[in-house]
Amino acid sequence: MLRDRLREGPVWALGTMSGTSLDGVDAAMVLTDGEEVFALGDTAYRPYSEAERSVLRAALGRWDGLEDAAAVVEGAHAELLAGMGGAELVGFHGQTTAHDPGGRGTCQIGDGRLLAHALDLPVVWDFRSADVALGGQGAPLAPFYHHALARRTGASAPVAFLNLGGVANLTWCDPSIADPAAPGACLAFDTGPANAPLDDLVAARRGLGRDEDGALALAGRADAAIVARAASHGYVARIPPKSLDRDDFAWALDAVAGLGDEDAAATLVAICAETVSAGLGHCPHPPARVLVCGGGRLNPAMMRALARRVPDGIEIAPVEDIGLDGDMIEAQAFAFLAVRVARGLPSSCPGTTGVAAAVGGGEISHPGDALALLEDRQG
Ligand SMILES: Nc1ncnc2c1ncn2[C@@H]1O[C@H](COP(=O)(O)OP(=O)(O)OP(=O)(O)O)[C@@H](O)[C@H]1O
Ligand SMILES: CC(=O)N[C@H]1[C@@H]2OC[C@@H](O2)[C@@H](O)[C@@H]1O[C@H](C)C(=O)O
Repeated sequence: MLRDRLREGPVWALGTMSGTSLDGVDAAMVLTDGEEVFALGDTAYRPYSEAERSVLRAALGRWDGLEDAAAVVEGAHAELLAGMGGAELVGFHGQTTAHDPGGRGTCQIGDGRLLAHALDLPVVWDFRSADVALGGQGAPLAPFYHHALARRTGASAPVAFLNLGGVANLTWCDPSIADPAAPGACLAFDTGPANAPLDDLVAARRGLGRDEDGALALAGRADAAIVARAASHGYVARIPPKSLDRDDFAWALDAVAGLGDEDAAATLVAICAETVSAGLGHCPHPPARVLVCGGGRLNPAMMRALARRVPDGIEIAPVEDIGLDGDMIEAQAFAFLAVRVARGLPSSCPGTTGVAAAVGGGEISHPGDALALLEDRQG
């Protein structure tokens, strides 16, 4: 029984993330008891094919009629995870198609019951709904894992983690407080856009998936008036907790429509850096160092813009500087959170999502649970 195994000590959990960039599925193994990270294990990645990506792209912003997109997500995860042995539990984030915590809720597609059946393992999924139902933002959820990583490195002073995915999210955490859900241990929120508008710009203008190594942005000059407009957007000044949907800053794309490709890219990069810098102002104390994960850390234009725009005395460094794999932090986070949920520990708290009290979100499905669903689907 999983419950008995979890009582005995740490287990190997397999976490997955299919992020807002729609590039593919990340998977990573973590040996953990949901409180401490004992070891980091194998990782794997499966890109979505062009055809799959266009199905997922069409699903963005939608709350229903998502069967085809869900099948793409379920199929890609089953294929990737089937090749990874040794896990006792899976944390399955799924793919966010729409996020409106103050309104319609939050929507992640991919059915964990089917994955439990395909892998013959218990699967924790639907991590965000319970938090939203209790008045939280449902995001970001990686902060408790960031806190565990900060403790693992032996840090005693506050540490900041910045994820530059489609959207940017910042975690400030105090590793001297053992319980991540305790008051003062974690403050986290989405700062603004990261790669999503830039990816959309180069897709529309150049037919490319991304601004490889920031080549376009490095050749351009940011439009100061547009950057200032983004920095004065109501979201940026709003006191956290707060979270964004992938396309909440899509208006920035319209704002750069009159600029050449290079200047438009440089402007979108500067908007990311400026809104992160403003976000740092919401932290209880300025951190000495911001550890960056997510694909944006591989874009030198973004890293330089950040280094230039954050307040003096704050160093910007990739998480590789402390021996971590910046592509896998989110997948590892959902392995860690799966164990927390299975142990009945919270996965979010007022400081991370604004939920009224610490809550453990997530449904646990076991291999047999899919039988009724499969019979239903077969008609
Ligand atoms: N070499 C590179 N040069 C420029 N940009 C890059 C490079 N490598 C990755 N990226 C950017 O990183 C993005 C992918 O980042 P990541 O996988 O962290 O996002 P995600 O997990 O899908 O998003 P989120 O964290 O918002 O859910 C790509 O879409 C691209 O914009
Ligand atoms: C609703 C949703 O899926 N949000 C994502 C998205 O991508 C980055 C940022 O916005 C963050 O809030 C979150 O993902 C990470 C994994 C999180 O929950 O920590």
